[in-house]
Amino acid sequence: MPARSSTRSAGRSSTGRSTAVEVFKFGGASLADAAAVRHAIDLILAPRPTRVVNVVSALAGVTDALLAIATAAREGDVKAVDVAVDRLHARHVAVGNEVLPNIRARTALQRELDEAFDELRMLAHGVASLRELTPRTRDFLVARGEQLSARIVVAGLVSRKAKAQYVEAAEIIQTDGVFGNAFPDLAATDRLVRARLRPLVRRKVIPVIPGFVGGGEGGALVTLGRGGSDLTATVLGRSLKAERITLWKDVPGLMTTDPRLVPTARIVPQLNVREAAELAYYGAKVLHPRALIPLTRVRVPVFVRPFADPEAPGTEISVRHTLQRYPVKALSIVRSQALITVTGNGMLGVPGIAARTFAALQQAGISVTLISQASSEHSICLCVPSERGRDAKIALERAFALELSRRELEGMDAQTGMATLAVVGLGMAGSPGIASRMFTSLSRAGVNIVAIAQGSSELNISVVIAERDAEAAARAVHDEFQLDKIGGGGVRRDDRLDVVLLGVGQIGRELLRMLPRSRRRVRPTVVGLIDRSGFVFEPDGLSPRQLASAVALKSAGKPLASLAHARKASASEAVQWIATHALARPVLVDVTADDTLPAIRKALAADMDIVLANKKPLSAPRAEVAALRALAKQHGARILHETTVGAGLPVMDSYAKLVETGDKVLRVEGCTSGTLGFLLTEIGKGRPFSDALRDAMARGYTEPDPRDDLSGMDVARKALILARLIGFDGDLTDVTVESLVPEAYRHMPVAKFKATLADQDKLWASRQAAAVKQGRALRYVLRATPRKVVVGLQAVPLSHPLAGLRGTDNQIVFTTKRYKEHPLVITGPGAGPAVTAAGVLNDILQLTPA
Ligand SMILES: NC(=O)C1=CN([C@@H]2O[C@H](COP(=O)(O)OP(=O)(O)OC[C@H]3O[C@@H](n4cnc5c(N)ncnc54)[C@H](O)[C@@H]3O)[C@@H](O)[C@H]2O)C=CC1
Ligand SMILES: N[C@@H](CC=O)C(=O)O
Repeated sequence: MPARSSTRSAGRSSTGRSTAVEVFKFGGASLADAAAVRHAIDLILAPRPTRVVNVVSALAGVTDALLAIATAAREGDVKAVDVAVDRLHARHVAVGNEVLPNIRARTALQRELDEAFDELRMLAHGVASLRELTPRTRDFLVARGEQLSARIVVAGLVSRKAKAQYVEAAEIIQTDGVFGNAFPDLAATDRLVRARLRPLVRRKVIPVIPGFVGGGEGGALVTLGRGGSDLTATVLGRSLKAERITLWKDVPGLMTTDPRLVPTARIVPQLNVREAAELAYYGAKVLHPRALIPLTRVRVPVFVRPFADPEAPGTEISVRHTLQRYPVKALSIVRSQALITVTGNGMLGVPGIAARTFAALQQAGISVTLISQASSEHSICLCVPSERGRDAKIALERAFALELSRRELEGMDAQTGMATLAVVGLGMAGSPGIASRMFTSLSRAGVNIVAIAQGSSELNISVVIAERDAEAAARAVHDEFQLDKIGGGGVRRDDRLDVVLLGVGQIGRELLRMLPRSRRRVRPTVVGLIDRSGFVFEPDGLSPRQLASAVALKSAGKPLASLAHARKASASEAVQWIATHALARPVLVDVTADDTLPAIRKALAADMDIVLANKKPLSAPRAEVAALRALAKQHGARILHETTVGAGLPVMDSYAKLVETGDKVLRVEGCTSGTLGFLLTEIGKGRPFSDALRDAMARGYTEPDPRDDLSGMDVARKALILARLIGFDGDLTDVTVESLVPEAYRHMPVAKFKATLADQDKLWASRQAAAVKQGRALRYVLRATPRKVVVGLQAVPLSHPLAGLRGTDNQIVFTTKRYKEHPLVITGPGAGPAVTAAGVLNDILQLTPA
């Protein structure tokens, strides 16, 4: 992820400097084996400006194994306990041995593990003798998983010469003491973090804390509920006022929905804390539902990132509200629900019916996932997990026995085989028509809605549907709100086309000036600017003011990264970052003169179209170009490059029209260098080479290094692009090129070359004189056939059409099956910012809807 400077700090160090902290949490599914533990250690030790406090879950599957040991113990099955303890013990030792490089470290860790498992076995045997498993003992047993993985991670860090320390969670995270589902006492935890954790961080110690565990009354160990390590991380992040909290998970981020249900589900790049909390509550398994509670008043962003791909940005959860063009950002489905309906006229105007309903369910220990009441008060609907449907019905019948006997209530109905579908998004508030779009899409998919609920916060709308319809419903709603476009890819909307400009040089700046004047129903919106230093990006479009200051800055030769809100990144990092946002028909416009293939590949992979003025990507080795075209095809993206030959002249367009109508181009000839055309015209008038070239540079005709023009390489690239169209199967190295740069000037720094131009004046004057003597004109000519490509200087008779070219005029001559005796000729200015930017703009406009 591209770096962005940050100012939050976790307090002052003894030296008075601020100590910026971030919290890492490694999930159990990530910590599967020794390789994974080593990977976690690499991530912790990677250089960064912040200090890292680490929270670890148990190794994958260990919590379940510990729960099974607790159950076996309660049932008195000592044999099963021993087998399971031995297995877990051996697994931890094996992981430790693989992680640690030397015997001494291994022996020390093994001693700790032996002690821990002896204690575990003793405790489980005690439970087995008594056949009683108290919630306190259960928590004590289960907490061992996190404690052990933390010990292994610490040992691994120490073996890599890091100053790491195991920190007992119960000594830091204070809770309300509820066994099995404790919630942190935030104020008490703040105090302990200040007293015990911060000093370690200031001393540059790397703390490793078992997640999921806290301290209860009298120092008892308690657990925070399944997935509670997320909560440990957010509580610590809050108390430490961390820069950020990163939850390393085995998923790529928070998705628009479960990808097993909807294969086009995407990663949501950013969610507001309220949206993420809502999603977690409505069954998105990635996040612990209570994990975000500590952050409601504290602005610490949380990143859910893939452990397997640490470069990927994942999902940011913060107080920001971005992606505003998506009123709905995600949807979740909770399966296996029972819909309980309480119906009857006796409910009308009678206070307390709802209260008694929920009290009855609470007493039966049944959690309610959705509530809906018709305003007529004739019925209350609620959802509970399917397996509790019968219990819920019985509990309610008992609670309302009197009303039922008097027929004030008609009855209780429990309908199993249901699912709830909830759509979530802050943008729903105040956007009319969201519910109607949702219901219409469901109706189109043939899905019957059984009940509806919407909170007054308008953060979500939930519907109850038959479970068998869950997949069709999820797909329909996902499609309706275009959620497959969140997190990259082009939203095929009719009213926008988002431009990401790679290169803000002469052509780029001219294009930015021209874009607002384009006359199409859909005017392209510039959302991103990228140069070598970094990028600026605004998903809703950079404002005219932002664009003007970027143009002014670049004209003054300064890097984009010096702008406020800019991020430092390479071009491909920038494209990757930008592509994780929801864009409308995004197009990457490459107006650099660099090897930009990596950035272009990233863009294509994110379904972006490409417009090139840069010739290098298409004159790369043929295998790379073929792969690029294949990638474009795979993603349904287009690569347009009219200006790579002839600037604004319709060269590619004419070629396409010829072949589309069944013609075959046999050869292409002509002059395609504006710079050389201008130079030779001016020298022909008696102007010195150095003077004419400086003028060409000032007018924006030349490549950034004018030797690209003088050496013939720029023409060779154009020739190769044309030749490949007509079947030439070679590379740039197969093009015969005549260079006009004397050997001594070919490799010197460009600045020195520009400073010594006058040295070549005589050489050019004599070339010109020789041509005049023969009654000819000098022209730099290309000739391309499917078998051969040659570019070089020629003295053409004055009667030759090429001799008539003036200034930057290019001429491209297509000899085709149809245009054989009289070839098709395209002539006109072939260089300069205005004509080139206009050509680029034409390509962009081709991508807009008519
Ligand atoms: N000048 C002309 O008449 C024509 C130019 N072209 C092509 O247009 C392209 C741009 O030309 P100019 O604007 O004159 O060049 P320029 O040198 O003025 O601008 C190039 C810009 O690209 C940026 N850049 C270079 N490498 C980059 C990278 N790796 N990542 C991000 N940004 C990078 C530079 O910082 C600079 O701002 C060239 O490829 C040229 O061949 C095509 C047709 C005509
Ligand atoms: N430098 C090039 C610009 C267009 O491609 C030229 O002079 O033709």
